[in-house]
Amino acid sequence: MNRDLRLTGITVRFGGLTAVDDVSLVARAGEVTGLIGPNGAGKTTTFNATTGVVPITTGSVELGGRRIDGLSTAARAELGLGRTFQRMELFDSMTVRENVALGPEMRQAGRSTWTHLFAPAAERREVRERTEDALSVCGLRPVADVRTGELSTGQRRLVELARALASRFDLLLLDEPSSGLDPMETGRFIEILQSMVETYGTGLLVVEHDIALVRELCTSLYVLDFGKLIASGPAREVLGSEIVRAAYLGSEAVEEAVS
Ligand SMILES: Nc1ncnc2c1ncn2[C@@H]1O[C@H](COP(=O)(O)OP(=O)(O)OP(=O)(O)O)[C@@H](O)[C@H]1O
Repeated sequence: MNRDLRLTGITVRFGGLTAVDDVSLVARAGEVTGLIGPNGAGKTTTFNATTGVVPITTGSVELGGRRIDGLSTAARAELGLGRTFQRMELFDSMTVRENVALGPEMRQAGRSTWTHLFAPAAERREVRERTEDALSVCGLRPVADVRTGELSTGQRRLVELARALASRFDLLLLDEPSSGLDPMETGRFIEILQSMVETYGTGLLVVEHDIALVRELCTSLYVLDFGKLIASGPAREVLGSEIVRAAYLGSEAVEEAVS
């Protein structure tokens, strides 16, 4: 079954500024795809356009072969498109378990209100099971009953990831997932992301500045600069390409990552 995300020729304008300019990309289920580029290149706007937070001027967004660019953000989530944020969207006064459970609950809320209000016991049980499973996979059981506001940045990132994991999205957009993590936490993060892909066949589209992480995780890579795609292809090839070295990354960071 096709569960890929496909953007075709999408353009996003803010007044006179073209933030995303005729961008096409495919993020395949069961693979990690990277989206990189300098500050202001249009990465977050591409995510916003994909999830329906900002409208596209031209182009199309498809998930599993179905056109979704006319749908609300909630409807896209219900169809299996998830997202995490550069600035985490967690509720500090809620416990870790409650924050994680919100993921599958919100996916159900994307259905009609009636369906959600009268969710059968089996669905509620499924939320509980997925929540406990995600807490275990992310090593959060010991802090499951702690208020999320009391956690470190690294732990909070794990809570956000656990929430996404519990939601069982087909395709998950991750906006700078390693930001604020130390090297050990980053290692653990990579393992969890890889197990999401391997165990559940989730497709990941990742915006990330940490090139070593991009190299380790991503199968294919797209590079944006001033809203336009300047390179795409297998991650190693793209990271080694002259256009990427010259236009964006600076040879040192890339050489270290690809060597
Ligand atoms: N809501 C908005 N209204 C007007 N301009 C915007 C809006 N959102 C983004 N922009 C502009 O669009 C361009 C692309 O921004 P975007 O945040 O998508 O880049 P980015 O690649 O995600 O950058 P960063 O790596 O810094 O997060 C920038 O020039 C930005 O100022």
